[in-house]
Amino acid sequence: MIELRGVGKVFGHGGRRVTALHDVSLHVPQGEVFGVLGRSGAGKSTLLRCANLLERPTTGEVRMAGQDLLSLSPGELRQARQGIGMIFQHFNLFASRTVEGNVAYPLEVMGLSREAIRARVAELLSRVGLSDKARAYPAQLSGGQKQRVGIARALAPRPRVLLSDEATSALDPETTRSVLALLKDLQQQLGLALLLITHQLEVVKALCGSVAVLEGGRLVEQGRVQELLATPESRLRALCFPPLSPQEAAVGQRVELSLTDAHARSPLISTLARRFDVDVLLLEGAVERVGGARVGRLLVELHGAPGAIADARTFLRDQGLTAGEAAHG
Ligand SMILES: Nc1ncnc2c1ncn2[C@@H]1O[C@H](COP(=O)(O)OP(=O)(O)OP(=O)(O)O)[C@@H](O)[C@H]1O
Repeated sequence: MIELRGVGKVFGHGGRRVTALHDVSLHVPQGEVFGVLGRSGAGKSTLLRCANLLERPTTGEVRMAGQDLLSLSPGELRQARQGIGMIFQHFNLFASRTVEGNVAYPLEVMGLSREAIRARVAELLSRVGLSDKARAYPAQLSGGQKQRVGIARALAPRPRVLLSDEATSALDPETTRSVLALLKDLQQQLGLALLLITHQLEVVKALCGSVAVLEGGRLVEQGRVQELLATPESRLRALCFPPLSPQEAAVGQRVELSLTDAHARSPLISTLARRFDVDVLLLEGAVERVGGARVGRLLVELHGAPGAIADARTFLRDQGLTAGEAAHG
């Protein structure tokens, strides 16, 4: 479990102060993947560095398993840090060490026996699918393979919490998908609390149960991914389905539909056609599957008698489908 309570971070002195984080609070229970989504400069790296105390927050508390990390002595903090694994965007591998040497490193620091290290490294490389690369050096690996080594190394000390700093930002889309699938499997098998920061919406959709949106150092929205995507006015939904182009609307005919899973499961178009005697033209939009549920945004045009169109629009509004209607009315 990792918890941030009212964390703030100010860099610099006097007139050259930058407030990178304002009053950030979040909670990641064991077994949960929590994403922090933000643009460049939003404060993501600072947040992650504050979470493992590479950077000391100016205000607030950082708790792991109920323990306030800021109150620990340097020795106690070193001990506590063994419970926190880190995965980096640029992998941060030792170029002069082999794959197995990289994964072994944190175990050597912990003072484990050679035998114990050998067994643990072999187990980890098998978990991440790199047993055949044990003797290779990082320069001989692809980006995806390097990140798998990074993940194996982060897991070596059996952490309860994993922090991921843009783990897939340097990878191509297909490799990103395979690394995300690996992270998801490992997180589920090991029951880790995973806090990841990313600017990639894809990562949130593929992996996260909960998400917070970071803007200008503040968490401006947070909640369950499914619930936020089902909320028409949420920021996450707006990021996922950017507003559709209004085009030259025939007045009153064009309607933007915000679909939740329940809507996507109902025979919406045929219901409109049968019940209201209108034809429905699909103009633009998308329906996506996120964590087993469907969500979407569609721009449609209704054709038929004015009264029928009005009735169909009332029906759509009553079903909670037309949050974006005003923009195209
Ligand atoms: N050591 C520092 N000293 C002064 N200002 C800093 C320091 N580190 C970060 N900042 C400032 O804090 C703000 C947030 O930076 P941060 O690196 O956390 O953002 P980010 O969301 O991770 O961005 P990116 O995705 O581009 O890495 C920025 O305005 C940055 O200039």
